[in-house]
Amino acid sequence: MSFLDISLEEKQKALAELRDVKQLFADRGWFAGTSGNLSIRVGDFTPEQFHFAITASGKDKSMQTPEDFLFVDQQGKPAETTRLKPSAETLIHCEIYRLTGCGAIFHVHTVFNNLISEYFWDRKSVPVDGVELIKAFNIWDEEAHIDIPIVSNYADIPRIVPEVTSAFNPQIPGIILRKHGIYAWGANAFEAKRHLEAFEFIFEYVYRWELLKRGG
Ligand SMILES: CSCCC(=O)C(=O)COP(=O)(O)O
Ligand SMILES: [Zn+2]
Repeated sequence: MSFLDISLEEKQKALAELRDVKQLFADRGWFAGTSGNLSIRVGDFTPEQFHFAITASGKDKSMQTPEDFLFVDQQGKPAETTRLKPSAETLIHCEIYRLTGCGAIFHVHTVFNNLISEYFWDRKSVPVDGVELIKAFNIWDEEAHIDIPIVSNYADIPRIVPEVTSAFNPQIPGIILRKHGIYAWGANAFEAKRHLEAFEFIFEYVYRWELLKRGG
């Protein structure tokens, strides 16, 4: 499906959803210093061809302007004529869509996701035991154990892509970049938001539990 075949209505719906999520996360302080990026996929999906709307690079994401988003293709190239630059991390979105066929991907930098990524860097994953919010990932086992993958944070984004490919676990809808932030995804914006919120809750819980175990 070419970008032109995707209805205007679907494109506008994606942009409206991105605007709402961006405002909500901004109000939570989740876009410190222009960090973070958000995307929603539109149109049909094959791993070889897809399109998505993504935040423009370097913007103050706590502000709403007419130039906050643009549409790109599966290679991260603008799908329309625009002077906007897609997020510097667009290739990570491309790879997550390619691997999952998901509908939305949200990336935020928080103090807890940064701290926890460094604390567990040696094991390349954050272990989580029996926290109720694991159910937000549709994992319903009692006292479930999960490992949330952590990958390197290279300055050269294309170098991160194969790490995402290797670390990807279809059961866990998120990947942490070391001392950088979390990428969470879902079938749609509602699910990606639920997953992101669950990850952030879990990171704070694990961080505080580690402190408590040390008598802190
Ligand atoms: C200022 S934070 C460094 C870049 C980053 O990690 C990020 O999430 C925002 O980059 P973008 O190009 O999407 O604005
Ligand atoms: Zn980032």
